[in-house]
Amino acid sequence: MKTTLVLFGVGHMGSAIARGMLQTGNTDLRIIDPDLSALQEFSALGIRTDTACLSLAPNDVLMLAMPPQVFGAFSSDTPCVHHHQGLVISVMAGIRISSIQQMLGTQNVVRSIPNTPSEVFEGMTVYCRSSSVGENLARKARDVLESFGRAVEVSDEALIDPATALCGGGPAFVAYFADALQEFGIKAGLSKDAALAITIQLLRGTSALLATTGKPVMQLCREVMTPGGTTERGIWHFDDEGVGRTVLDALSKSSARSRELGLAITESLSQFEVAK
Ligand SMILES: NC(=O)C1=CN([C@@H]2O[C@H](COP(=O)(O)OP(=O)(O)OC[C@H]3O[C@@H](n4cnc5c(N)ncnc54)[C@H](OP(=O)(O)O)[C@@H]3O)[C@@H](O)[C@H]2O)C=CC1
Ligand SMILES: O=C(O)[C@@H]1CCC=N1
Repeated sequence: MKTTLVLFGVGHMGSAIARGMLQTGNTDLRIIDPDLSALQEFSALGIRTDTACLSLAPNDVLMLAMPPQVFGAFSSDTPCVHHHQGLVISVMAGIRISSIQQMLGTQNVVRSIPNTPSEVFEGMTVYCRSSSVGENLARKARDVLESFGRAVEVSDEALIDPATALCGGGPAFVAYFADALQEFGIKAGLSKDAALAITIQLLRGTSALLATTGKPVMQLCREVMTPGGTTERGIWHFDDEGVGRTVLDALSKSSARSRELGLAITESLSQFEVAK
C-alpha cells in the first residue's frame, strides 16, 4: 500500500518536495496550506488539498514544512495532529525533536533538513530520528525522503544545525557564487544567455568531475591553477581577501541561527512547564 504523505506548508520548500515527489509517484500526497493560491497548482493535478486539516488517518506520514515561527500557532490550532501514531517528519529549521514531541504529544519524530533541488529530484536531505522510531518507521522515513533526492541519516541531532547551513542553505550559497560568475561574464561582454549557459555547465561539470573522479576538491582547484598562468591570480586574490574564511563564517552564522530558532522554542516550552 502506498504511504500517504500529508504535507503541511507548500511554500518554497514544501512545493519543491511535492514537485520532486510527483516525479517518482511512489507516495500519495495530500497538501494543507492556508494560502489557497499556493494550493492551486496541486489541486489542478488532482491532489487532495485543504486550507486546514480536520482529520488524519493513523498511518499517515505528516511532513511539517511551515516556517518555524508559526509552528507554535499551528500546533495550537490543529488538534488533529496531536497524539498522531504515525511518523512525523519535520523539515523546519531549528526546531528540535523534543520540542516537536512535546508540542504535538507524539513520539515518532524525524527531524530533517532538505534543500530546494528536491524540486528536480536532485535534493539532499540530512535527517535524525527520535529513539522511538524503530526500523520499520525508519525505512518509511527514508523512502519518503528519497522520493525527492538523496538522504543521509545522522545519529547526533546537534549535527542538524550545521547541516541546515550546509545542506538546506547550500543552494543559496552556491547560487550567490554563480550569480557573481554570471555577472562577470555579462560585464565582460557576453550575452546574458551565454554567461548563464557557461555558469550552469561550470557547476554541472565541476560537480560531475568531483563525483566521478573522487579527487579531493582542492586537487581539482590546483589542477586548474597552471603555474604562472591565469587562474592562480584569481585564487591568490581569494586567499588575500580571506574568501574561504568568509564562507566558513557565513555558514557558522547560519548554523548558529538554526540553534537559536530551536532554543527560542525550547525555552518557551520550559517556561510554560514552570508556569503550569
Ligand atoms: N526554503 C528552503 O530552502 C528550506 C526551507 N526549510 C524549512 O522549510 C520550511 C518552509 O520554508 P519555506 O518554504 O522557505 O517558507 P515559505 O514561507 O516559502 O513557505 C511556508 C508555507 O507554509 C505555509 N503555512 C503557514 N502557516 C501554516 C499552517 N498553519 N499550516 C500549513 N502551512 C502553513 C505558508 O502559508 P502563508 O504564506 O499563507 O503563510 C507558506 O505557504 C521552514 O520551516 C524552513 O526552515 C528547510 C530546508 C530548506
Ligand atoms: O533559511 C532558512 O531558514 C531555511 C532553512 C535552510 C534553508 N532555508
